[in-house]
Amino acid sequence: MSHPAASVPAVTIRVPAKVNVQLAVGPPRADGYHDLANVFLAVGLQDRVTARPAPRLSITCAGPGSALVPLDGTNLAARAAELLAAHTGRERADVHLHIDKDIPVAGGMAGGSADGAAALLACAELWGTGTPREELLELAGRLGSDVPFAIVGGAALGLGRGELLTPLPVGGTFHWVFALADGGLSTPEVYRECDRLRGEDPAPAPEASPALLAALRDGDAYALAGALSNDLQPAAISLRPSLEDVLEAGSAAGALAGLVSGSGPTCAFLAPDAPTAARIATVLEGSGTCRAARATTSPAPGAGVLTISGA
Ligand SMILES: C[C@](O)(CO)[C@H](O)COP(=O)(O)OP(=O)(O)OC[C@H]1O[C@@H](n2ccc(N)nc2=O)[C@H](O)[C@@H]1O
Ligand SMILES: Nc1ncnc2c1ncn2[C@@H]1O[C@H](COP(=O)(O)OP(=O)(O)OP(=O)(O)O)[C@@H](O)[C@H]1O
Repeated sequence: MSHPAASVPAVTIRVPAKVNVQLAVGPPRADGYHDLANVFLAVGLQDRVTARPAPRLSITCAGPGSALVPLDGTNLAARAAELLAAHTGRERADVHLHIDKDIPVAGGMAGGSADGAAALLACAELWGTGTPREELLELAGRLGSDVPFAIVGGAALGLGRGELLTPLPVGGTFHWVFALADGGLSTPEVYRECDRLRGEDPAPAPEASPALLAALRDGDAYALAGALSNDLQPAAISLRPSLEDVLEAGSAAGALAGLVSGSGPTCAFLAPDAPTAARIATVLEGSGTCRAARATTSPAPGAGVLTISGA
C-alpha cells in the first residue's frame, strides 16, 4: 500500500545565520555598493526552507518575525527560485516554498540571504537540475552580497561587495550570545549613514586583519575578542542609539567583547565558554535592553539537505 505522505516529494534545506567578526567598509563605489573586507562566521541559529511541487510559485512563512517577511516575488527565496528556473531553462518556477524562520528578520544576520541560498539548493534538488556548485555560488552572488556565504558556511573572507569568498580555517568552537532587537534596520540606510558620518574623510582600502585571522585559526576566543571590528557599528548606533545600552549590558554581564552584527540591530557577544554564554543570555534577557537573547556556537556548516522525502 502506498503511503500518501511519502508520495509528495519535498526537500528541506537548513541554512545558518552569520555574524561578521570583521566588517571593513571602503568608500562607496560607482555602482552604489562598497568594497569590503568581510570576515563571515556562520552561527548556530538557522532557518529551514522546504520546497514542494506546486502549480505556480508560492511562499509561506512561520516562526518569530514571520509577519514581517514578504510573501510575494520580492522574497529572496522566491527570487532564487525564479532565477534558477530561468537559468536552467525551466518554463516556470512551479514550486511552493515554506520558510521556518528562526533567524531574526532585518537583524543583520542575513536571514533573507539565508532563505535565498536555501531556496536555490532546495529547487536545484527538487528539479534535479544538476547545477554545479560554482554556478550556484555565482547565482547566489546575483541575489545578494551575503547569499554565497550562506551556502559556504564555516568562516570565509568576502571581498568585492562581500560575494567573492575564500574559506578560512577555524581552530575551535566559539561561544556567542545574540541580543535580538525589536524592529529591524535597513541595510542600505546603514551604509548611507556610514558614508554620512565619514563625511569628507577618505575611507582606507578595506583589508582583513591578520590578528583576527590568526585568532580564528587558533580558536582563541580571547584573541578574537580583541580583534572584532565592524565599520558599520557607529552608523547602526547613530540610527538606533539604544544599541549602546545593549552593548554595555552584555559587557557588564561578562562578555569578552561585543559588537553590532553586520548592519544591526542584533548585537553579538563573545563568551569564553558555554556556561558563561548561558549566563550572559539570562542577564541580557532580564536587562530590558533587548527583546530576547540567544546563546549559540560557531562555526556552523553552510546550507545543506536536512530531509528529502517521496518522489
Ligand atoms: C551588512 C552585510 O550584511 C555584511 O555582511 C552585507 O554587506 C549586506 O549584504 P546584503 O544584505 O546581501 O546586501 P545586498 O542585498 O547585496 O545590498 C543591499 C544594499 O546594501 C548596500 N551594500 C551592500 C553590500 C555592499 N558591499 N555595499 C553596500 O553598499 C547597498 O546599498 C545595497 O543596495
Ligand atoms: N526570506 C526573507 N526573510 C526575511 N526578510 C526578507 C526575506 N526576503 C526578503 N526579505 C526582506 O529583506 C529585508 C531584510 O531582511 P533580512 O532578514 O535579510 O535582513 P538582514 O539580516 O539585516 O540582512 P543582511 O544581514 O543580509 O543585511 C526584510 O525587511 C524583508 O523586507
